[in-house]
Amino acid sequence: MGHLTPFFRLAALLAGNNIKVTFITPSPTVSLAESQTLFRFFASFPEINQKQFHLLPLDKHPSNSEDPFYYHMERICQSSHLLSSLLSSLSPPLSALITDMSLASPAISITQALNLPNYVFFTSSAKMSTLFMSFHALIDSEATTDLDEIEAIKIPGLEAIPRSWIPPPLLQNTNNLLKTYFLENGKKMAESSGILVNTFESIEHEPLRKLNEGKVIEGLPPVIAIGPLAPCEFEKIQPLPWLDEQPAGSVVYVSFGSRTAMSREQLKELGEGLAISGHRFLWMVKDKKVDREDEEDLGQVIGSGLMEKLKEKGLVVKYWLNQEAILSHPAVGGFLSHCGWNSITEAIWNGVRILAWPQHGDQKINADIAEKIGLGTWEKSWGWGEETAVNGTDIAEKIKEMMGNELLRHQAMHIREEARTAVEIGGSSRMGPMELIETWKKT
Ligand SMILES: O=c1ccn([C@@H]2O[C@H](COP(=O)(O)OP(=O)(O)O[C@H]3O[C@H](CO)[C@@H](O)[C@H](O)[C@H]3O)[C@@H](O)[C@H]2O)c(=O)[nH]1
Repeated sequence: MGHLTPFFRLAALLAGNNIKVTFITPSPTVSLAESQTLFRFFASFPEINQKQFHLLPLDKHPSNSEDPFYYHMERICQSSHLLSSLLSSLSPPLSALITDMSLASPAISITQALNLPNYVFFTSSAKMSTLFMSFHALIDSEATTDLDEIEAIKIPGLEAIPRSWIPPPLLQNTNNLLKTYFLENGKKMAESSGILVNTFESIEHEPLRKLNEGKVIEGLPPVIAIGPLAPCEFEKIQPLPWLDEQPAGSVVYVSFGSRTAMSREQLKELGEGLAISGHRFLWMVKDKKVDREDEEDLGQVIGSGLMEKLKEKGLVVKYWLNQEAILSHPAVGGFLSHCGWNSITEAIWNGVRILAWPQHGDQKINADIAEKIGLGTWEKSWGWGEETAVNGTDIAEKIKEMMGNELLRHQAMHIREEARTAVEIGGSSRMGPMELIETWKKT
């Protein structure tokens, strides 16, 4: 969902500007959230053409990853040669393809053969994209023989990224799926026609500037800020009777995105923390990475005693809620978040302050941005999810600090205004997409 959501928002933006959009979705999907959201998306945008990309089966579990989302990514990459005939069969013929960054390498090779412009959409921060696009050079350099020795990664012109913020699989000396994809796709980005990023100038001025000055990697195509992409109307629909009864700004929303499941031990500590904090809260519990496998009820997952305690001040759910409907609700005053990039841009869009608790991947780099721009606080000693179990009392303390921090609340509202200005007519994130649209219309 972290990739699908920004893609359908971009598709909606293009369709709204009289571009004929075909949206290619891999079939089958991994999660129920994906298939249900796609259904609602196509129902809301009948003018957008849906094409299913039927994936080939994989004989056996071929990678060293147990993660169903990585397994799926592998299946998509191994089926990617079939994209060529799918793209050629579309009518009217395509003017351009926009590809997810995790498919940059195979997709760019295909579109080069078809002589078709290929733009890559990077769904995380511009800062993360600097690591993505320069990591292969670091690995190739003769100076880097042992990744255990790396203390920080220095990207030209930018502040160094400390070792502890780098996704741990990238620092393993042995190969793994994330590292292989990171290297292959990151390297291929330079051959794309342009790189679109769901960010905006006032929060990521420096990485955007360095990327476009050729300081990070020479010979990159234009890197175009297009965010924050506005949520679609169908995302705002969600009956929230409990939330409607809470005072303005009083509720802490707790969610770790669409693919992060915490250990049972950590879930219990988090529950205790919420209870001790004394604040109202809306907690979206995830017990399994993939929602289809999330079968046990809340009593089994966090215990009926704790559930009873939590009912006093909060609402705990274990099903998909439209995050946009929650973050835009006046009762929500803070967000305990894993810092998936969409969660950050959605918090910005709605002016909601953040308590950052990065779990994996790009999330520490994103948490740093949230902290630096004054949107949130980040307790770095909590480490990655699963690294150490953070205890409930500490969680409660940090929630109280965030909810009591008026400066953060004001800053979040200020960043919200900047974000909305960026995507208005004449705004810094409006010009790039409009120029592209004009180019495509001419061809
Ligand atoms: O109950 C839920 C949970 C999530 N969401 C939405 O799902 C998306 C989740 O995206 P994100 O916040 O970015 O988190 P992940 O699902 O974890 O996203 C993956 O993709 C992101 C973009 O590349 C990365 O930044 C993350 O680290 C990676 O885990 C957002 O649009 C949320 O609004 C809901 O609507 N309801």
